[in-house]
Amino acid sequence: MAAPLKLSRFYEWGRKIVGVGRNYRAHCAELGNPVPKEPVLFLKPTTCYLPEGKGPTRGPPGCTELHHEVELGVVISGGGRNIPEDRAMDHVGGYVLALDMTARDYQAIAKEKGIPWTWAKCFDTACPISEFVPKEKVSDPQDLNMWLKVNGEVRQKTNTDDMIFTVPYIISYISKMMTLERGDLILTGTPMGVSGVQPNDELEAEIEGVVAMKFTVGDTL
Ligand SMILES: CC(=O)CC(=O)C(=O)O
Ligand SMILES: [Mg+2]
Repeated sequence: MAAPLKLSRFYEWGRKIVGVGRNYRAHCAELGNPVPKEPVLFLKPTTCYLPEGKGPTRGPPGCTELHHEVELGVVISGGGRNIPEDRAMDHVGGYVLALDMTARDYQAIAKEKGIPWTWAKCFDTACPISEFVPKEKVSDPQDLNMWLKVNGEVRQKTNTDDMIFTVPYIISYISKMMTLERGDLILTGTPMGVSGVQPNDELEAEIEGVVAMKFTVGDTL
């Protein structure tokens, strides 16, 4: 009989990655975007996954502006549709520290043309992730200190209390239109400080007291 699928290896299951954009007040301010009234959602394919230790993150062909976006990732343990906000945390199995790597040059073109962000967000290696953190190790996902350094210099630093939409609100909101499944990952948005990286840069990130990870940047795909 096949071994049961371990939630800690959710990234091998082929479930979806749902990204939330513009979910930090300070990040909206830095990009000059209005604070959204509802979560801004997009999808990344699971071919984006890059577990720590499996090589460098790389931009899509021709990318000249690859940006880091450090984010709290929420791993779904129990699926559902129309999940009420006050039951949403029952559907969380754990967390990862994640990077929503973004080709900002391609995103700017997509925004200008009014077309989807696919080329900007969905390239192979666009979702580096840390080891899985079981839910019990995080007492409050809205009170985590999180940072990212590039070559030792702090670029992003926040507390997750700056999120506009909380983890339970996001789960409930997504599940109104899309069935959430065990093994799905939700990227909850990036704080202020996104910036460009170059081949051979070293990225280091941490949720203080919870989990840390390191990646390097490679050449474009
Ligand atoms: C503008 C973006 O790339 C939105 C996004 O992913 C975010 O985290 O904010
Ligand atoms: Mg993002």
